[in-house]
Amino acid sequence: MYKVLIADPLSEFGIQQLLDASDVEVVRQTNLSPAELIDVIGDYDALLVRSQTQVTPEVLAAGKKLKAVGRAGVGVDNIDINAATQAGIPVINAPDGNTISTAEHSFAMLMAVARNIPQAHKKLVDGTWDRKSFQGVELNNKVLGVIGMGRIGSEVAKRAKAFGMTVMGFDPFMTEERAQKMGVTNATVDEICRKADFITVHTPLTKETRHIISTREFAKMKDGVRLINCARGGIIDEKALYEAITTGKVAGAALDVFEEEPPVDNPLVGLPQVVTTPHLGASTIEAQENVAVDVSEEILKVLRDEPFKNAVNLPSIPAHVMEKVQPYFTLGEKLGHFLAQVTVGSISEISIKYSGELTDVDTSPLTRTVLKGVLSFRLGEEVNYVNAPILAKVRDITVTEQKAAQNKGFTNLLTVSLKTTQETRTVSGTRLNGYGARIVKIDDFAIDVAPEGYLLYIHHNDRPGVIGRVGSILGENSVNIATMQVGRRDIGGDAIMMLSVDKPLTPELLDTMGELAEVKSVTQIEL
Ligand SMILES: NC(=O)c1ccc[n+]([C@@H]2O[C@H](COP(=O)([O-])OP(=O)(O)OC[C@H]3O[C@@H](n4cnc5c(N)ncnc54)[C@H](O)[C@@H]3O)[C@@H](O)[C@H]2O)c1
Ligand SMILES: O=C(O)CC[C@@H](O)C(=O)O
Repeated sequence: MYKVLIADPLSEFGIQQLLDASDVEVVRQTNLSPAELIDVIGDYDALLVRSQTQVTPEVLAAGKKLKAVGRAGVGVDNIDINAATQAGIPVINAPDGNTISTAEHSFAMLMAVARNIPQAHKKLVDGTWDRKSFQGVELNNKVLGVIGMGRIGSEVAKRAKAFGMTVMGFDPFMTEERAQKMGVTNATVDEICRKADFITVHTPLTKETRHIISTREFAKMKDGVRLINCARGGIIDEKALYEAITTGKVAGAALDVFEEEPPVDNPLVGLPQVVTTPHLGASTIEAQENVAVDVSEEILKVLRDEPFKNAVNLPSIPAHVMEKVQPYFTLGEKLGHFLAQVTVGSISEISIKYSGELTDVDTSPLTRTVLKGVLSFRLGEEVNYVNAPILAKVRDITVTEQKAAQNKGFTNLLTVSLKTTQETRTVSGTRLNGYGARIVKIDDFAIDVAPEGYLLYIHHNDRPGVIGRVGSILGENSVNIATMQVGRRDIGGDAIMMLSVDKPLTPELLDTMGELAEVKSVTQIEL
């Protein structure tokens, strides 16, 4: 039974699949102090948060059983990603679920600052009918500069165009083709500063984006410009913004996010030209349901050891790549795990060769599965898709990938070799339509075995009677043989036997089998 701690309030509807899962116990404990969280986290397999709970290196270190941290939202600034990666804990976010809500909030803020809606509302509520102080500006024919043309920035741009605005966008990943398709001018921050009437930021907060709008940028802007930040506090330099507003350069700003949240003694809060909301971009029923559904679904996958896609500390896998490589995840991991069990000596190199239809896809996710398979044999549950490459690197294990069109008659073939201080062993596997994953070659021996359950790998001399003796000993010891495969190079030469059995053999029985005439070695493998 997996225990999941929900430490911030999440939508009940959104977490329903966790509540319904028969293998999951959900505990909701919100408003825990940092010390209380550290105290309880050791009992949990997964931690789910929104933006309030700080997931520090101390929390992660205390979470000895943690297999995942889930963030119901996009930004993961409240989670120490480095510490999570070092600990091999995937950090799962929900990048798509609140896009529309945040884009709509950004647009609502843009309109509010254009027409002074909150200020006018407040004055009327306070009893004054003031029609002079709140003259606004139209959006029609105005220029909007969007810095960060990702999910939210693009949605804001779309809405601005519907309002008759000209949109200039800056994003290091926006191609000219995409800009044209969206009807947006591809511009630099400098060009946006010089030409825009409104500027909205939609980047993450990084070293590069921190204070991307500061004194120098304000100086270049048109008089009367208005700024919107519904992304992260700190993208716009708050001190410089205050200065630019109070000197009259900037006509107004709309802020949903702040350098310190909640803002303490922040002079921007309360300035008559500034519209503020307390980080409400994603605060809609729909967004909260979406992000909780998305993150719950992914957390379940991590807990159940199924492939997952939204880990921020794993390279993201585009859907079209995922579709091609996902069917091979189990095969890759099993081939790695198989080799780790048959190989003697300490591993110095893991080589992976992709052939056939695997040559034309990004196979790096698959390489992670192979590494996980190899390393988990010795390192156990500490290894996962996130930390497998790091764990190989710190152990000075060289990992090489190769692609070869030649595929020995298989439509797809995955070949893994382990080089150790004592030997190099190789196994190849494929996925056969209708039969799933198969091991088709071990070293030089052609074979056909499903990589699952308990397997006995016997290396022997090809002599009459060996197979019978092996079968008899297993029978006498009540070990049922499910399948048996034999491979050899030449008649009377070196041969292998691969048996799948219904239960594991005791060490004594393995020794007895190893002592049989013509048997060179017996290795028990569990896949
Ligand atoms: N206010 C809220 O409640 C709320 C809700 C959701 C998201 N957010 C925040 O909004 C921001 C955008 O979220 P998103 O889902 O659109 O993310 P996204 O990853 O889809 O888009 C971010 C874009 O910023 C671009 N970018 C990165 N560095 C840049 C730079 N130096 N200059 C220009 N562009 C740069 C990236 O290329 C990317 O396209 C994030 O900071 C996120 O945390 C806030
Ligand atoms: O949980 C929230 O409301 C914050 C959401 C937002 O900042 C995000 O990054 O997804």
